[in-house]
Amino acid sequence: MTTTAGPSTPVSAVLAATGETPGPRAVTGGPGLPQRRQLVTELPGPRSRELLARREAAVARGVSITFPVFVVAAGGGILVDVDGNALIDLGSGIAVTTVGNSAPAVVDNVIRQVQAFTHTCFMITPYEGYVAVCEQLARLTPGDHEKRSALFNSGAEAVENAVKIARIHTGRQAVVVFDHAYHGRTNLTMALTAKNHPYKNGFGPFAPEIYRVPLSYPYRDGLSGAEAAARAIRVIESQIGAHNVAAVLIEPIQGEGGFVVPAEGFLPALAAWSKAAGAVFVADEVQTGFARTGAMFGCEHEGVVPDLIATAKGIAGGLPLSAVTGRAEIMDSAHPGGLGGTYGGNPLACAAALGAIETIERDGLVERARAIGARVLPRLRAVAARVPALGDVRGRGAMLAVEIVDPATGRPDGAAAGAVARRCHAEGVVVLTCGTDGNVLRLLPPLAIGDELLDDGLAVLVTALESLAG
Ligand SMILES: Cc1ncc(COP(=O)(O)O)c(CNCCCC(=O)O)c1O
Repeated sequence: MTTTAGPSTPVSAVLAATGETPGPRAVTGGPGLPQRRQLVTELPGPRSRELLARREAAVARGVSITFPVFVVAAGGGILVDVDGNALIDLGSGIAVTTVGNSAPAVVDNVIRQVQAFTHTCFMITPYEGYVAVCEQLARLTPGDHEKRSALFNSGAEAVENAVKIARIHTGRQAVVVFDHAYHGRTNLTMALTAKNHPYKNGFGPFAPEIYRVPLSYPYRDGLSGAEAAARAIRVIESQIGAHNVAAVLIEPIQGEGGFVVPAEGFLPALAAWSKAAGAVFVADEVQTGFARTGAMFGCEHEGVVPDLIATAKGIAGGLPLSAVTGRAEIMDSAHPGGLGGTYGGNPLACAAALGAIETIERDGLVERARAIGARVLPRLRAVAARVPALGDVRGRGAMLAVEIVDPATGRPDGAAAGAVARRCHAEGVVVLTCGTDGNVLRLLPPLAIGDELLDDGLAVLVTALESLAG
């Protein structure tokens, strides 16, 4: 039976039609999935194309798609689509499934929790899982000071609340952010985010008292960390006034802005300046957190202890969870009832997070991220040595990037980066781009990926990069 789904089609008929449409039976995800890239149809295949047509008729076009295949199962480093294609995942759903899709400890915890209860709202009748996650965050985040956490749902929500807490703690309003920053898609986080299109264009007016200063971008500015920090601090002190700054908000490695690793010394200098100025130093570790960079948190690479840290993505193995964790005296500046939200720290997401944290530590995924970096970076640098369009290779751990430029001018070449990504997609390898100019290819493999599959995906990427050699 086939059903042309439409607005009036009952969900049961749609589900029945989907189940009966010829195609792979539902397969179980997780690490038991065969870890082998295998294409059995063109991409997208027939069932994905059917679903794309339904998407056109039901989903707002503002929600875009990067790789138009519909997934039915995932695990390790593999995504399986509705047509039976097995793809290599070098994106982890944008740095989320760090422990691997459907990681066993995550699945087991969520099954137990969902069978017990799905939601009570922690602000109404609390539950242990929320407290347990906050205890883990206190243990795992940088610094041995007394900490408190508050849990939310998305990275943007965590960043929004970090700003709220910094403002009420300091009694100040100004928030300092950086060139190329990305912090979310809500009104305040759009104001904090640098890139106009597609994130901000036409969605204003934006929240006030947000000030942008230059970032350390070694490939483009050639400055030392100290020089770049001095430049940023000059702008803060001359254009904002130190005494007006509530928070300095920065990603330890910029994510959507281009996987920019600041020059050594930049972050520590800004943290020291914030302390001296009485401003709250906020690390947005939504993309760098939870083992991604080869440390549990990105700040650790330079020994920076943030006053507040925003986390999300890798925290819960794919379930929506975010957090603000920080110095108790700062976090408790917010009055009772000042923080919260209906779903913040949902019990399923908390159960998932405890499973993800258990997996990270049990499986040594911090070391695995370092090993992935050590395996991939030399190969990317070797390609860059022979392909002039590869302007820069950078990253830490399993957060790696290649910046693509026009060899003749050195200018960012977003079109070339997009072409490389599409060549990888056509071969069944999920590779993402980023950067203010869209010219940065980024690698975010699940840390559960095996070396053989990683090497296969890397070989496809290298071939695509070499196509830029002309
Ligand atoms: C550092 C940093 N802070 C905050 C956020 C926002 O996290 P949310 O969970 O997407 O709200 C991100 C989310 N990055 C991926 C955005 C994808 C997209 O929307 O196109 C981030 O990387």
